[in-house]
Amino acid sequence: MDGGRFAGVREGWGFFRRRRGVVGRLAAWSVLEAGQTLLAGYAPARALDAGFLAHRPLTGLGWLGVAAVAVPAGAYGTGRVYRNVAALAEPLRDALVRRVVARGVRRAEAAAVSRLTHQVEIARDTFAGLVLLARSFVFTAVGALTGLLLLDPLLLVVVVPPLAVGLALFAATLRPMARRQEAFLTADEAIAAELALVSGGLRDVTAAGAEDRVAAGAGALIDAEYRAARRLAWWSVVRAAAPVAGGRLPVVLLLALAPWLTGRGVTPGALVGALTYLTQSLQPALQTLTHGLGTGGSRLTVVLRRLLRGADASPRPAPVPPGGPPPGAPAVELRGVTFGYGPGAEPVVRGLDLTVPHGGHLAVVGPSGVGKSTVTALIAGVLVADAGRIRVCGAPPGPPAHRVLIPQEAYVFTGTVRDNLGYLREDPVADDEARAAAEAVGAARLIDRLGGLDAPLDPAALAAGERQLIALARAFLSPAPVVLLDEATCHLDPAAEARAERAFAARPGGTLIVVAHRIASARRAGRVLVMDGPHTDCGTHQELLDRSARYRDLVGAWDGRADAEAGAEEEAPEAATGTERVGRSHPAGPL
Ligand SMILES: Nc1ncnc2c1ncn2[C@@H]1O[C@H](COP(=O)(O)OP(=O)(O)OP(=O)(O)O)[C@@H](O)[C@H]1O
Repeated sequence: MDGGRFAGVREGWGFFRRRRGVVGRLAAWSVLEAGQTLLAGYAPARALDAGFLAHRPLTGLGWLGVAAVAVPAGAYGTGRVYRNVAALAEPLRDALVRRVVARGVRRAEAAAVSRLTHQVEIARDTFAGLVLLARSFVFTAVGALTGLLLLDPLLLVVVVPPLAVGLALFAATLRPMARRQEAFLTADEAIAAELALVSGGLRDVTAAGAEDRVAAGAGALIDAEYRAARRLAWWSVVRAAAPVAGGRLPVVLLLALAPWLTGRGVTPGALVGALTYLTQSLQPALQTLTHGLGTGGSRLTVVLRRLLRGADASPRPAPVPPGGPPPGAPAVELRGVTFGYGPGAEPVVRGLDLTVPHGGHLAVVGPSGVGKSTVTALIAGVLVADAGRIRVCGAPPGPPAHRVLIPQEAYVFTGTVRDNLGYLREDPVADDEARAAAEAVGAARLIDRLGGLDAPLDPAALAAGERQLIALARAFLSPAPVVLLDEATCHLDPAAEARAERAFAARPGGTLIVVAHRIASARRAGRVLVMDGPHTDCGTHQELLDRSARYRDLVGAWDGRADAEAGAEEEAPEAATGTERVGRSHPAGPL
């Protein structure tokens, strides 16, 4: 069993543990059903032995009446059971929706969200069905076995061994069948994807004379699905043996061993009662369990694995080579990029060329509204360029594995501090890693004050600067090599901002692009991109001071503020966890 599966089992166990109350109520109402099952065999047995065979018909009728009264009582219990199943299934759906929507939003894929939320509905319905089935089997079995025990313990000796064999057989098929089912679905999806591709390009296939090659490719996929279907069918046969062994074999044994049983004091009524338990309760319950839990269990396993591990049909982001972009490819590259907010609108970015090397640190500066955020959104793949070419880590922008964009208004959600920090990670964040990241960006003291990594985090109770610190620590922990800070430190004081920016600049294999709103921020960067309407210039701080009038203007406007702030940067290494800066970052100057 791999770590992921362990985590899944732990998570599933935790889900039920946190809802002990609902599970307890579910069990309590199920007891009514179990009582009905118990009486379904016990009452006819007593009616026969103590009533009709003993020439006491009224007693016999009385016992049958008891069995009849148990039916509405059991039905009432079943009704209450449904309510409690809903109380289990709905939170599961909510939890799954939160995860898949977050991932879809992270990938900026509306289609993925819609597809995943549909899968969540399937998971919720299947889960509710499985809870009902499994619970019904357990309580029916408990009722029937208790009844057999009360009638005569010898009956258990005949019934229990084949029943146990049937259940063991069923349990043994669960995991292999889930795997085969997933393999079959994957093969089926591969054929669907191939056919969609081929049917859209039939004309090209014919024009290029590639019919044989395309047919061979599709044929290989069909063969793969055929093989997957055969393996699945083989396991279905093994599974079909489970209800035969567990449900039908005990009936045969009971009939065959009837003389032996009656010779040891088992009454005719007890035999009839035992047969009733087997044919009316255990056999149908086992049949439903193997069929329902088999099919539903495999489906739920497959859907959950896809939902929780992100293996949905949408294309996975290209993996990022550890340590950043492939050798030779810059971290970020823009060639002739033009973008406007609408077909008739004046472009905000026009013919922009920009190269940020692996490990580089770039500050983007310019007057308010000139297009700084637009450039970061284009690099992040949140906006799509009208013309030109953008590459992040050598690939088209978009995959969150390549970049993380932190905007001015930091997004923090209700959950634990750890949930918030690990939000951009597929794998769990270790304590020391989280602490190191928090320490690096200056969020450690805040996290201590909140009560540590597992403390609950209430977004409304945090100041804007505190939310930014959490978002910064989260970005620091993300595996993305390119970090885009779009005024992501604007609510921090200069010292806290400097600390965070230095931490990102020093992040191993990391590339940093900062929309700067302070002179110090631009000075810290190796290179500065000055945006001035359609004109841009890129160089070092000193080069731009020498050749860019716009940059000199900006620096002039910043200078007064910078002088006042410079002292603070030296004095307060982690000063500003709660500091609020007012509104947009550059209210007075041209920035
Ligand atoms: N969603 C949008 N739809 C239409 N126009 C937009 C949109 N977002 C931004 N703009 C416009 O595009 C221009 C560039 O905006 P952008 O936010 O990129 O500038 P900025 O340099 O980051 O500004 P600031 O420093 O104030 O954040 C502005 O004129 C802005 O009004």
